[in-house]
Amino acid sequence: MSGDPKSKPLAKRKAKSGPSASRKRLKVQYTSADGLPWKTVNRPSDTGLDGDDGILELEEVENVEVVYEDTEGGRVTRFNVLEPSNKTTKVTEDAQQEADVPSSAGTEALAPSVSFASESLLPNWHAFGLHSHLFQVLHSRGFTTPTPIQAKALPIALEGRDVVGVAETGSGKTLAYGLPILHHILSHPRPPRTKRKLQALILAPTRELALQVSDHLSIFARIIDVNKEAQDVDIRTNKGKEKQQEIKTHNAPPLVSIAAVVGGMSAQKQRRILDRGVDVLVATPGRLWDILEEALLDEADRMVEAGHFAEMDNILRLTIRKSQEDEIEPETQGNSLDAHQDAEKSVVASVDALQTFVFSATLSKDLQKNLKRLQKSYRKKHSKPASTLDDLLLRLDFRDPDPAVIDISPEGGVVSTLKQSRIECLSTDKDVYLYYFLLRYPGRSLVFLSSIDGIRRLTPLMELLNLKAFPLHSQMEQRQRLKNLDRFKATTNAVLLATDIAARGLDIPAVDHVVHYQIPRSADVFVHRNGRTARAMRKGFSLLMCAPDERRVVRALLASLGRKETEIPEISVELTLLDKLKNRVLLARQIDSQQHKIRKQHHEKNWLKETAEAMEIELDSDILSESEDESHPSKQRQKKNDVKTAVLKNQLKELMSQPLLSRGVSTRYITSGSRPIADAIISGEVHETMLGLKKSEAGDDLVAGAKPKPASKKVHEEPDEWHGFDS
Ligand SMILES: Nc1ncnc2c1ncn2[C@@H]1O[C@H](COP(=O)(O)OP(=O)(O)OP(=O)(O)O)[C@@H](O)[C@H]1O
Repeated sequence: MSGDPKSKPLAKRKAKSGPSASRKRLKVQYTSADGLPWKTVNRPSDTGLDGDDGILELEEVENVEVVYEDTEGGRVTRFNVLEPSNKTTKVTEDAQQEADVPSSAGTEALAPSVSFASESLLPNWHAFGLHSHLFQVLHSRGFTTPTPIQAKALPIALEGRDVVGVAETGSGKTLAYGLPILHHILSHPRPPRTKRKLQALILAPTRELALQVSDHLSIFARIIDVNKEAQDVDIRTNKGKEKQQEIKTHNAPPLVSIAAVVGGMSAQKQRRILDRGVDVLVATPGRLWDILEEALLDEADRMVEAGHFAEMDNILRLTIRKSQEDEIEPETQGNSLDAHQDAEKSVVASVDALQTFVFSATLSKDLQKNLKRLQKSYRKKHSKPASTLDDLLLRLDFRDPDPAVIDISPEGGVVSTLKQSRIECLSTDKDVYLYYFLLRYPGRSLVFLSSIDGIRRLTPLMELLNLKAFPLHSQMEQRQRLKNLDRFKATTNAVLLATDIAARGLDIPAVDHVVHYQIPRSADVFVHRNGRTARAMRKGFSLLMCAPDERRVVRALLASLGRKETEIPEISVELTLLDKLKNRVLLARQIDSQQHKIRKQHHEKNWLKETAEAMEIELDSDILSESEDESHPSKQRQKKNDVKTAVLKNQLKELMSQPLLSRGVSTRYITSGSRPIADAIISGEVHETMLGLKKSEAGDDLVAGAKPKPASKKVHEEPDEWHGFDS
């Protein structure tokens, strides 16, 4: 049973039956090869089969006997799965990894047999009574103490109750719901030799977040190599991150199989993984829906046959959609239902019991107080799909008569380690202010724009100004999106120009600054955008750029968070330097529009040729010669353009090579008698680009804002005092 290599099969299958097969005991009989317990095999790199050369999976199956039976309807093929002769036969690691048929003891057989001394090694976690494997991973990652939301949510979730958790950005919400899910699965080993059944569905609003959650939980799903583990990892630093990656996971199959189903990646491959059986599925609603819909239409029989019906029913009930709900990517959505947008929601499901978790950094207080009552009145009144997290909560069918609501979010959504600031400027000056900010405060800056066009315009501009800028928006290919995110993570001094697809949940190590180049469209988005910095009690900074026509919206937005615009201090700007930067930006803009013109001309010419070819039309010789004849004016025009661009580029180069001197500093002053500045340069106290200015952090240059009113007595639980991880 092997595929024909010439036809580039999607999967190659190889049955290992052999002469001894018939001596073994019959276990199950299948009528179709598709139902067999196929196992994925690693493609050996030395054969050149490890690329995506048309073969997506290589699979094999063992202990199968193929028998042919003559029936009234003709000859039929049956596949007998036989009991292996030696029950202790070691199943290969890779085969087991994706295996539908596990070793006889199910999940538990693969778990570390030794119990973990959590009382002495993880005293702060011990009382939660998590599965020993989870303790082991927490220890190996250096997660010595649960975060406040974890400490509050875990005991309730582990009791089997539904939890709605609200806590600040970057405070470890993923594990607050992830650990109970993993604990549940690890503690309920599936019966021997059964396929993994979907036990939890986690919905995330964007592809990047779904992949991040799946990666994060996968670390906890794999056996770790205790001998190679790196101890006491400090997750607050990049160094710690590197160390984390050093922690070796064992090559053994995962104890819990976690798969991500997101748009922009091979749907076929994702479907196959699902068919093979996973324990936890992390999905964006759009792709999940596509797969479900297709499964329902095309493979209804198979889904029922495979025993998926109950899960399907559960999923469908959870992903109720009236019309086409695509993946929630803020800049592309219309008024369609976006109820999942704010939440990471996970569900541990069995046929009768369904546990629901909803976690977010933002959730309306009204709802938290009166969830059940509001749900009732909502059901009576509403029939239309709703569009916020609040609506999602109202529509969810919590099985728990009294879901626990834990709110330890800070007042007004402001994380205590976040310094906020604003700049008031004309829309047309935003580029210059942004450039100033990025030069003045080097670091990792995430710049949010509301429009894709804005990103397309700014990216080349930033590049011309020698800044490392990476775009991220929903009209980019998924591969490129992930690549740019990785590049941004890997570069200490870089800019990510993103739409709100990067606003929620992304856990990028050490983002120094968040810049709202265009104002967010809601208070929630403002809180989530800010939450990409100042995570886990690290320092962070955010800058809101506000044009005169945006002020009204900003005021309303802040008012809904119980804050005033004037409470957010302005950042001081060296105006002399700003002027100098203006010239650079103007030149860069001219170059860009020049290049744009050339690109447009090329594009038009190519389009004409290609269209003519496709339509088998002979182009007029005049038109053809226009593009090919050296002496023709259009060629000359192009040459002229090229020259103009080159001149402008030279001018910009020249301008950029001149030092940026702040007021009162002259070149002579630096090079000749100026002891203090020369000393300061050597000692690194002076800003390396903007001479005459002291090196400072953005948070040091704030002009005092109005004092906020003393916070009113909080209606929700006060957070425990938290000083970040490992403090
Ligand atoms: N108990 C812990 N000790 C140390 N680090 C932890 C702990 N729990 C989580 N972390 C780490 O903290 C970081 C932030 O966690 P996570 O992404 O879950 O935050 P979040 O609350 O979901 O944020 P957001 O609201 O932005 O989605 C992650 O890098 C995670 O690995």
